[in-house]
Amino acid sequence: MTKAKVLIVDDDQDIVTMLQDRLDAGGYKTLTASDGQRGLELIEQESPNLVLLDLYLPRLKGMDVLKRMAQNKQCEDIPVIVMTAAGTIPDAVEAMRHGAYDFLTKPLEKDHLLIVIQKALERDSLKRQVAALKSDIQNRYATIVGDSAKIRSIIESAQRAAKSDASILLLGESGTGKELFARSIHQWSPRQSMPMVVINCVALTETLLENELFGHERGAFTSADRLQKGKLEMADGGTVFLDEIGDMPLPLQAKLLRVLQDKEFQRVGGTRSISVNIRFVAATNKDLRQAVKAGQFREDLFFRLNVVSFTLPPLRERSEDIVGLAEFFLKRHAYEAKRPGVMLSAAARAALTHYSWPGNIRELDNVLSRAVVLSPGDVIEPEFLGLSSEDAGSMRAGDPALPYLNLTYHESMEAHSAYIIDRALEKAAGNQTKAAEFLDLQRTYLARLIKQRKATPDE
Ligand SMILES: Nc1ncnc2c1ncn2[C@@H]1O[C@H](COP(=O)(O)OP(=O)(O)OP(=O)(O)O)[C@@H](O)[C@H]1O
Repeated sequence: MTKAKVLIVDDDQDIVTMLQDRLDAGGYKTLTASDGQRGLELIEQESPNLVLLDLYLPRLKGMDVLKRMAQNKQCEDIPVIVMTAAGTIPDAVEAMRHGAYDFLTKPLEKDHLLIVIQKALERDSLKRQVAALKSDIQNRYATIVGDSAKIRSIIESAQRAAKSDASILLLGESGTGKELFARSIHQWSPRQSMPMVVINCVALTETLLENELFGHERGAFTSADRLQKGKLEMADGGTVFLDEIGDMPLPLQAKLLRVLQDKEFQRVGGTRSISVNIRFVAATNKDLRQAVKAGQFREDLFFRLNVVSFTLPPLRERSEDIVGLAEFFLKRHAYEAKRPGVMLSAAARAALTHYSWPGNIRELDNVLSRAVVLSPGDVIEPEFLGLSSEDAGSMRAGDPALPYLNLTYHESMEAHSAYIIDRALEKAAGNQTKAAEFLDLQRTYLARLIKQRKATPDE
């Protein structure tokens, strides 16, 4: 590992020598400056990992060095530890107001010095990691591929709506990009630096969902041996995304309504009201108006959630976007599979464009993911897309027409399971309940399988 570079800025040569000795012995590389002006020059030229800064310096005072650093993007994040005599602690506190990370009082105590430096560097490294992860997530969700007039106009309106705190309801078939839009709305909103919390309303039992939303107090039930905060509390200041809201049980709908109306709730087993500042985005592939009529969804909650709503079109209604999306997924999967040269043949593009995509963009993503794994050559031909319904007849284990023999057991099982689910969804015109019936599965189990497939390429 490269040594961290520490700049010592002090006009007292004895202190500089003592610090240099200690830091060299502690495994650091040192640079030194004996006045503020020179210190600032070295900060700008050498970008040290950390600065030890005396406050009383000739040419430019320590406090001014800090102020100048704060104005320079290149060095505003470099951690600075100021050194001061015991009698001048108010100055050190003032320095921390101007961005110093910590202060040390002279005479410097060796172990303390090294610990403070180590902690400052650790914090700096964590800050960088968080920033890198954040930009990774932002990039992943910043890309909404699509040039069709339909999707462009939804993006524009959603960007406008994102600026307000209005609740947003996202409608559309499964796999049309509702979650992607929910994440983008959070990113476009003034809340983007706060958390976005996702709650899947279908995957859990009513009790577990209640617990997940509201948390519980210690002793709320037998196994509740400590207080646990719920996701609404964790999202305070940010956005809550309620996925599959149409599947939320009625009693919980009433409790959620209260949060939307009063911005407060109680933890399970609690009596104290907890206030939260949350923006809600909800999504469903159900017809909520129909669910209201059928008494399965509260009308008052529907109105609260439906302040602004967007219906994401099925992929078959925006076929001009198919090739662009396919290229986008191909690039991602080719990179992950370390097959950078893979491309689609003209016939494969045509097959993709003519297919009806009952599983929408998620299905397209899965088709490309599978094709990258299965295609023996760099040019993907239509047979590796597994799209036509004739193929369904030949999908028998051991059939030599199937290219599974190149795969491991788990890859084959996954590819086959994805194939079966896609075919069932196709037969059921995208309706998960019907598809589950065809497959003789519980609908919630099928939903989980679909979610798992959705999660895999992202991990
Ligand atoms: N316009 C788009 N550009 C790029 N990727 C997209 C786009 N729309 C959707 N995707 C990707 O397709 C997959 C499915 O999208 P998403 O999970 O947002 O759909 P959904 O409507 O929430 O599905 P479900 O109702 O089943 O939860 C995700 O991997 C998502 O990133």
